[in-house]
Amino acid sequence: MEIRFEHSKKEVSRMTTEELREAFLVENLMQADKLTTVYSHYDRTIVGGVKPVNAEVTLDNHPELRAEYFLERREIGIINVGGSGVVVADGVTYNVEKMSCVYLGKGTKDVSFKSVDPANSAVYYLLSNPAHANYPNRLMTKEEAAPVQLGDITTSNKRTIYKYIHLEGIRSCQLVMGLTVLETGSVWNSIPPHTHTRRTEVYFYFDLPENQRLFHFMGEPQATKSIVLQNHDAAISPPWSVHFGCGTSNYAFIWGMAGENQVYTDMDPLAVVDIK
Ligand SMILES: O=C[C@H](O)[C@@H](O)CC(=O)C(=O)O
Ligand SMILES: [Zn+2]
Repeated sequence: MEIRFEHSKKEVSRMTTEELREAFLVENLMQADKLTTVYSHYDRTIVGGVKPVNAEVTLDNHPELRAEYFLERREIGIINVGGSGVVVADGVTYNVEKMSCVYLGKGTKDVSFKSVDPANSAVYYLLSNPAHANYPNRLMTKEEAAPVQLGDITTSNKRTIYKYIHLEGIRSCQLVMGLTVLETGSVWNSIPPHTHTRRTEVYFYFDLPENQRLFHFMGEPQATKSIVLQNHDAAISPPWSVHFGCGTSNYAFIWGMAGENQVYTDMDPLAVVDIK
């Protein structure tokens, strides 16, 4: 597990492209038959990836957690962005199709991930935060995730938002998680942008063609910086940072948050014309 400490606004304002990428970009998350994790000290968020091809992969504990097992004091959200998969949690089997979500609460001991077909492997994105209580383990399909249409083709941001883990969906201690799919011809996400100093957010991009790129914007609203990402990369957004992006084609992304509250609408909106 890679450990990343926080960076101040002032530090970030002076970062080179390389420093910015080292601090906030998460690459190579999806490696065959292996659990990959990054522990960010922004709200103690663990970002992870599992791509089981020929083997079953388990959610192994890490010494840095000083816990008996990974979810002893944590909860986790899992979304599959690949082929059909199977997640087993303490003996309960969840069939996880593309864009289905599994929530596992504090106290879940044994977790494993596999693919149904090695030729079309599952690709699991994971987000985990500290939890103080147990909420029931639960699977949710994208059809159950209350899709909401947002944006417009005239501003190139027509998209559908699916919410899985939130106050009116799967209940959790602090995780809020869902995904957004942009329509063909729409490339701008999260426009108009916002900040929410109450919560850290992580964006994980998927279904972006290999030869295309995503320009993810971050930083203070009047001093934005950009990171160029490829498919299956993630960007960590500190609580004070904007988070929006533009692709060279359409794409989808998983958003996930944790912090002071779980109110999805608790955002401080920014006018596009005020961004610098
Ligand atoms: O705080 C919420 C998040 O930034 C995202 O849910 C925004 C998003 O998916 C979108 O507008 O497309
Ligand atoms: Zn946000």
